[in-house]
Amino acid sequence: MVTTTLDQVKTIKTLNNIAERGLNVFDKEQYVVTDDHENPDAIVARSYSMHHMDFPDNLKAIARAGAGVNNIPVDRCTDQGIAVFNTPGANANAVKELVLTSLIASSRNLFDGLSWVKGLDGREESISKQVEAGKKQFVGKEVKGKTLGVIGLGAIGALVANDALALDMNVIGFDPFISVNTAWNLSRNVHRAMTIEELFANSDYITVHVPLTDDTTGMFNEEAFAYMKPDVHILNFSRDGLVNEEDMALALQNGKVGKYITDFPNENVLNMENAVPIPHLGASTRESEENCAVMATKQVKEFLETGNIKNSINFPNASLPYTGKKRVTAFHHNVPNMVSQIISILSSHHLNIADMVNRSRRDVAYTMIDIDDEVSEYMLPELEKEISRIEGIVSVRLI
Ligand SMILES: NC(=O)c1ccc[n+]([C@@H]2O[C@H](COP(=O)([O-])OP(=O)(O)OC[C@H]3O[C@@H](n4cnc5c(N)ncnc54)[C@H](O)[C@@H]3O)[C@@H](O)[C@H]2O)c1
Ligand SMILES: O=C(O)CC[C@@H](O)C(=O)O
Repeated sequence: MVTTTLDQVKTIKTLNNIAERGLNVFDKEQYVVTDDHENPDAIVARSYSMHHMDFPDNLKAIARAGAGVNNIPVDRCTDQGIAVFNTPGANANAVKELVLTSLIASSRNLFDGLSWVKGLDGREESISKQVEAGKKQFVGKEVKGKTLGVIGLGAIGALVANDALALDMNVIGFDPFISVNTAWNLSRNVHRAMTIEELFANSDYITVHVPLTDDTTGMFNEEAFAYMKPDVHILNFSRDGLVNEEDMALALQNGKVGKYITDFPNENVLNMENAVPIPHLGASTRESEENCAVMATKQVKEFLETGNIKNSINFPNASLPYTGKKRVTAFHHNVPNMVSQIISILSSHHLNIADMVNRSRRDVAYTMIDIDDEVSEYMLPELEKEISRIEGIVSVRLI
């Protein structure tokens, strides 16, 4: 159980290369930022897999500078009272640009053409002669007038769908869980598929932008390919686990799938004919790396210093203006009487309440209570101890 009181120097552990502008959010007087610490207050990471890691009791937050959180054992974090954050939309433009680039480039056989031309030898016949004779093998297809199916209309999918319209493509989207915000931003010229099969059956190109979950794992499989048009191009900038790679290899062999463009190369993919492997470059732009890092570190700093929560994927969002007086933050099970039990402990110490917020999210809840009185340093550990003893409390901080 995490219980802390002191305004001590806090430690941030990085698990990947995090853009400097993001790390600069942590001022040097109050934070130590290092990739080598056993007992950090928070972790900031990108794709590093944390499933094998044990988390120390002192750990309060993990921020994923990016969208996908399948590298984090989120349920275990929730059980330990560790808030997990991501940075929704911060890298969406970078991914969109690479999706549209790859859509056109692979449709024009650009990647194959590039590697062929690099292998030419001009000693016997001029390069230009070989180019003119050989280029017929790379004749491609224009995307104009063709149909793009977009699965998942979140931050990335919605941008891709809207901009594909500007390439004169017909666009069909499928997202049964679309958020109201995204729906507002989506062009009304994006046709809504009522089922994923409708999208499969009508698309010349399919791009997928959903998280990897138990429900989406292997969604591109033999059964799905059976609905698709022959020679469909599939773009996967989401996660490799969405594709059953054995079925994909067969579909590429028999021409059902014409090209498989993926940002997640592995041994299987490298052995697939007509796969276009990209070295996970979707979010690799200076702008996107900085956006993600700044958003992630600001969220962690805010949480450590004030308890306010924005863009957590396991804690409810909650915010109270921070006045600098003592604040109790408690992460607990979403059961009756939690707030009243905390308040009764504060009352028993004659502490008056200035403000409070309580938010829940499925089975868990988060309470912040601002105390209107001075709380002496010696009373803080006692208060924490008493609150943390309430059944259902997972973690408590006094900040
Ligand atoms: N290649 C990269 O570098 C890179 C960068 C960013 C994100 N990603 C991946 O892309 C994914 C999407 O990113 P985002 O920022 O658009 O996320 P997002 O949360 O904004 O959007 C995801 C969308 O998928 C929808 N969805 C969920 N399950 C679905 C299903 N079964 N069928 C259809 N729609 C479904 C959701 O309703 C949501 O609208 C991330 O989870 C991550 O795995 C990869
Ligand atoms: O950090 C990266 O480069 C990739 C991030 C990407 O996979 C994401 O899910 O946001």
